[in-house]
Amino acid sequence: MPEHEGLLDRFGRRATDLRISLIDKCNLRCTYCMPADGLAWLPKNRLMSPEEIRRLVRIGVRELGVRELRLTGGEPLVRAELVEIIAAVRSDHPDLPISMTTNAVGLASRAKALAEAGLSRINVSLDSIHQETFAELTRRDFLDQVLAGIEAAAAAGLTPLKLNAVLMRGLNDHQAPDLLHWALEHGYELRFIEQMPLDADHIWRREKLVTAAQTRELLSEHVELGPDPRNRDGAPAERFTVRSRETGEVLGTVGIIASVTEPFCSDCRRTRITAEGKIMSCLFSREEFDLLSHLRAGADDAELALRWQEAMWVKPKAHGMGHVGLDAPDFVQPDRSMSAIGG
Ligand SMILES: Nc1nc2c(ncn2[C@@H]2O[C@H](COP(=O)(O)OP(=O)(O)OP(=O)(O)O)[C@@H](O)[C@H]2O)c(=O)[nH]1
Ligand SMILES: C[S@@+](CC[C@H](N)C(=O)[O-])C[C@H]1O[C@@H](n2cnc3c(N)ncnc32)[C@H](O)[C@@H]1O
Ligand code: SF4
Ligand code: SF4
Repeated sequence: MPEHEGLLDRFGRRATDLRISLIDKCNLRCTYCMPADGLAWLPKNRLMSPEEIRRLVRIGVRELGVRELRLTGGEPLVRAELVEIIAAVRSDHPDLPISMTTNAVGLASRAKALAEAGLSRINVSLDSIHQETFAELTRRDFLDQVLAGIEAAAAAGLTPLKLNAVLMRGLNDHQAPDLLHWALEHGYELRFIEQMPLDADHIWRREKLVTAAQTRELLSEHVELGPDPRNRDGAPAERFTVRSRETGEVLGTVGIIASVTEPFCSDCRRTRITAEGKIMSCLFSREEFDLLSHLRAGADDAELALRWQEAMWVKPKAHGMGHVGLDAPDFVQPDRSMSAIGG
């Protein structure tokens, strides 16, 4: 039995932020994540059931110091029992922040039910508000549905509502100021994300990356970015205050998630469970610990907690290795795409 409490690792980091993938399937095919065709889905009997998810969250919160839950995927809205899962977790943990990261396809008709079941807030992936660019990046023509979903989520109180945009050179990078103005006008918190090597096609190239520094430059041609006074507190996004260049008026904030060029691994507080119940201590871990098979074999809560602790103890220092560097010669891209890990 590890002698420490909670989900501690060898480098002194403690994971308190649990990210659970509800399903590996998705109804979009973003170029930086999934292939155009193919990618076999997990059969239903290999997905964690609502009761299994509920039990693991209970162990995380009650035994291991988990303080926040994020539901992700694949696309969590594709999981038929989504409302049931949220309601079950909420009934066990009335005060737990439960958020969801989603592409918002089909959200318009479900936002209210999700909020009523106990979801606290959502983050929506939105790379462009231009129909053609959106369709090119996601390989699906669903922009209208996504915008309707965002509006419904805000109306249902799933706030603060954050937007995630991955910038791709020559595709949507020139639209970054446009997207920012749109987000500010609507009161959403936009974050620009550096693309990581997690795409199924393995086409990521460091030279093509739109870096955080380049994003700041792009935005600074239109607005003034200043430091945000709030404590970052381990969050991946560095926040900036956005002011009008003409009047100096504060328009809102923008975040930049610089996973490649300004990594935040030394302050990482994440523990992940994939849709088929494997613990991934790091997004880029090559070792996966199969918690679900122990659960299905009859392990009790204490044993499952111990396995989880063991998996987290050996969490790599950064980027799945002993050092940071998604462009380092010894970095090995995981076999799984972001959709199959649970982003
Ligand atoms: N390096 C790294 N990047 C991550 C990790 N998890 C998510 N990301 C990136 O951060 C982006 C935003 O993730 P979200 O799921 O919206 O969550 P978040 O920004 O951590 O959470 P909040 O700000 O609390 O809402 C994702 O699109 C990924 O590109 C991680 O564990 N490591
Ligand atoms: C894998 S998705 C899962 C949830 C949902 N389908 C969505 O898109 O929000 C979670 C997040 O990962 C991000 N993502 C996917 N592939 C990425 C990559 N190669 N680099 C950086 N972020 C990536 C997406 O932009 C999204 O914000
Ligand atoms: S980023 Fe999200 S929406 Fe896009 S393909 Fe991956 S899982 Fe689907
Ligand atoms: S790459 Fe790994 S260690 Fe770094 S922030 Fe992401 S999950 Fe944490």
